[in-house]
Amino acid sequence: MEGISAVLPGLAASATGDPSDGFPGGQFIGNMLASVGFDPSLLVKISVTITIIASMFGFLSNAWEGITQMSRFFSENFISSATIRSTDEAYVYLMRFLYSHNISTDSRLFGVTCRRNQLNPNYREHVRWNGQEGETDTDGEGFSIVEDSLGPKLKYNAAPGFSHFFYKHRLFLMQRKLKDDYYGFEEPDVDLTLFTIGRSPAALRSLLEEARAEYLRDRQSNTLIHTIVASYPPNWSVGHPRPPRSLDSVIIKKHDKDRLLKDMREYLAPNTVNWYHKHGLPYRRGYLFYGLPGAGKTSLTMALAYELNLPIYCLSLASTMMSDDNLLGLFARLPKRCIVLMEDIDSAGIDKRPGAGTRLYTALTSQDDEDDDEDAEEDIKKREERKKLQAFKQESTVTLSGLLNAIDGISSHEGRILIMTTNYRQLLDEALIRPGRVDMEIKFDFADIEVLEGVFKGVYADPDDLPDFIRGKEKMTEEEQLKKFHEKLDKLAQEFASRVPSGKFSPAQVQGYLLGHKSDPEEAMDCLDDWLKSKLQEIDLLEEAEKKAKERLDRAMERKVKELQKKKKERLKQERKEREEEEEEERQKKEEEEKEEDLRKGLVRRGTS
Ligand SMILES: Nc1ncnc2c1ncn2[C@@H]1O[C@H](COP(=O)(O)OP(=O)(O)OP(=O)(O)O)[C@@H](O)[C@H]1O
Repeated sequence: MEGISAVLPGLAASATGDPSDGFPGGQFIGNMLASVGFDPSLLVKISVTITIIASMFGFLSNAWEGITQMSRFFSENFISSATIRSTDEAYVYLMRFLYSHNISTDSRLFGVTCRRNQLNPNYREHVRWNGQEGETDTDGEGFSIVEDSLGPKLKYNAAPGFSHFFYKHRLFLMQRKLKDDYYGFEEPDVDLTLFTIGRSPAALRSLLEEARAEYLRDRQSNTLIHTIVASYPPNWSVGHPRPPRSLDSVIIKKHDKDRLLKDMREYLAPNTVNWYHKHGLPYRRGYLFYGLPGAGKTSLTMALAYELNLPIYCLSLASTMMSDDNLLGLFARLPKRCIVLMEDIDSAGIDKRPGAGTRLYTALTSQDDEDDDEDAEEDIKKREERKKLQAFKQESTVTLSGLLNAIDGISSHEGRILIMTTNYRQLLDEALIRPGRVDMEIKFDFADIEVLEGVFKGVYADPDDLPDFIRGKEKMTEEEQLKKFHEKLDKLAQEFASRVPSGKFSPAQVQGYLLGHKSDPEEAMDCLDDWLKSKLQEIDLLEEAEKKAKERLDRAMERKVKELQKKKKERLKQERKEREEEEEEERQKKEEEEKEEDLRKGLVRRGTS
């Protein structure tokens, strides 16, 4: 009780029943607590415990503070670190490097997914790096196929948190932190920090430099394709490597290929930029590839990119992500030397009215019906063709002025090569393809004899694919075998080109047929007549249907033209009538004025006489 008195005299006195001791009211409170069966001494024990815990906490927090300060001192003086954001290309350098050097992590924190993320090369690098051992098959892009016979495989990637690895006998720690905005987008947006022991950042730098050099060297043997990432605002992805396509494998007229390549080489030559600037010209070059679908427009772009060692930046104006501002931003973020590929440029159906936004084709199909009677025929034709296409198009909000501004406005990017492709050149606005915006046009057409021969040779170019193509080769040297192979292939190719009618098939159609017999060119020749027969029948039917459709269109056009001409006639008649009425009114008015004048003069004369 002594202890209690010392701590809480009022309560203690109350508890002992001595009213002279304690604080006023203490006895009352003591009685109250006693009446509910609560031992007041318990309060004292609780107070003592709290005091002890508080002092321990104070001690620990001081100790923690000390540890934090020590660790800060340690990390500031003995640890170097580098931070990379996953949207940066340097992140891919590093991931690729770790993967290709089999630098493994024993991280027990990992994320799992069975989704194949096409959009996301960074993520894919993680999957590769984090040990999908045994996946020797590739998907044509050099990356492992993510499916087996059961379905999509599980993929393990480094989860946010710490992991470690050794490189050149040195310990590196890697921390990955998810950014807050990750969940909104496709990309796993993380901050990656690499740590290593040592005051000097040299070890980190050398690791990153090595990773960069290796990546860029590697890249030269591939073509990098950048697409648009669904972020806000849209940005370029870090680039998907695609296997190279050689220029020889794209068969177009030799003359076209030569002049195109010459023009591009000249443009990219080191001194050309100075020449442009000296002449006050913006350093830009644009090309239009137009014509038949499946005739090699995309393939040629890929081959040129590989030949000239340039990355490709693909833009689709039909994307719903696209607006004038976004387009401008994307152009501004292009690297110095690259190819910008705008495929199917006609699909943008650009609205010419400034500020209208693009309601694809709707504006073009509905507007100005009556005013354009000067070029009525031309306009109707265009409108009808657009209407036919309308069903297949999406909406974008790019306007023509926005597009022109991005391509060659004041603030527009310099140094790029712009390649626009379209299957419908006739639908493009003249402003878009005027010289200066499009400096060279290449037409892609049905396969002629040169293309047919080239496509045939292209499909069967590799002797290793055709071990039984030449007979009796055992007795020949390797050189002789190769010579014989090419002689036989050339002969077959010529025969093939002479049997397939020129100007009837697209190169893609021909290639499609040959791929059905890819391991036996002779079989392809044997089956050729049957294929031609069925295809030519199809073509005849199609041509017949097209002819009918064209006749219908012509008739509709004729009707429309007549209607417009009738309207114009009526309008002219109306105008003439109005003019005549006005003239009549004018004449009457003048007559009345003259009469009045005569009358006035008569009165004046009479007055004076
Ligand atoms: N001229 C050609 N030379 C070699 N291969 C060709 C040629 N044209 C088409 N091909 C083959 O046909 C396929 C389709 O070609 P590609 O995508 O380049 O055509 P495209 O003109 O871009 O078609 P689209 O206008 O429909 O986009 C590819 O596999 C390509 O290899």
